[in-house]
Amino acid sequence: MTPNAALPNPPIPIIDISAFTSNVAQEARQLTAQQLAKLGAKNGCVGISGHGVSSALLEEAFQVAHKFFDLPYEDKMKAPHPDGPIPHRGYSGSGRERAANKTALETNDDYSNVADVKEIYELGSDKNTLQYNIWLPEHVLPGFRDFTTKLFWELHKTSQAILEALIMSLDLTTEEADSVRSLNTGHENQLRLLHYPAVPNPTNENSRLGAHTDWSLFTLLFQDDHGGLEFLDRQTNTFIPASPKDGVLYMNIGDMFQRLSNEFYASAMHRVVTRLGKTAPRYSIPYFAIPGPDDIVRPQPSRVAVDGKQVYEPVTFSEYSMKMFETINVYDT
Ligand SMILES: O=C(O)CCC(=O)C(=O)O
Ligand SMILES: [Fe+2]
Repeated sequence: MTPNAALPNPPIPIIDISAFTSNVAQEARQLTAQQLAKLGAKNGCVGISGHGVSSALLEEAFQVAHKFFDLPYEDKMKAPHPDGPIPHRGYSGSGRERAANKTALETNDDYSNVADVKEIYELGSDKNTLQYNIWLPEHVLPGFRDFTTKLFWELHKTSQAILEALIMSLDLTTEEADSVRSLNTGHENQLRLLHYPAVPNPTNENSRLGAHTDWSLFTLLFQDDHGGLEFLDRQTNTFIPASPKDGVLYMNIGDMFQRLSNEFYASAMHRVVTRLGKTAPRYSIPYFAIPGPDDIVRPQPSRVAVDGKQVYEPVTFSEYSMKMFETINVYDT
């Protein structure tokens, strides 16, 4: 893509959402929600502090991810991601996904055709029978299932707080707010452990994960301190780094929330790169808030009234994802 060099690159804004993770007066929440709309809508991404996920839990999460990916390949393959798109659970090795195939249809990003070099373990709610979990036998990594399940439900709480802030920022009616809330039951959500192996000889910029948008309502992203995650600034048409910062998670809007907000929030284009000289492995932990397969995601009427036009037709998450599988032949949120 052609960068617009005349415009300066603003850093990714950081918003303290403690008003939504603690009991405070409504006015404090309103201020936070207004900030979120003002700073987060255009690019669909913000850093979030005051999110309430303890540093001890996150430290343990990264330790557990290291332990999992350090297992011999044959052990990891005791919980293999199946070949098809459903269930989107279990372990996949490097080069299996090409997130940027999707982007290739939307932009001419340089990384469009690069296979992603990463390994992934994905899990969700044990109550989800369609997207059922694929666990390792307990003796292979004792405690893994219990810990990741606990982490999954902790992050659901965080996603509920963030969704409240998003709902308030859109100024929805009570009925609309309830319908949007009902899209985040937690049982459809997905937790990913991601490991990007060291790159032996990075030449200049190497892709670790091609530019893409997520299909989710929104995504929470925790990362170690190696960096490389970047979001597209739509005004300057350049990618800006989402630098690791203590106590900060990055939240990006996904395609589903872009649709229901009638494009008030943009689905954030993002990628992971490695820079010259940075060869270290990288670990990250995304958590995707996802509607149920038959939930109808529609632009909220009060937004449509403000905008004077409805940008999208209603769609179910399964219709949307099936269309994506057919066009781009990848399975990714
Ligand atoms: O690893 C990261 O920082 C980003 C991961 C991501 O964008 C994804 O899994 O969709
Ligand atoms: Fe993503």
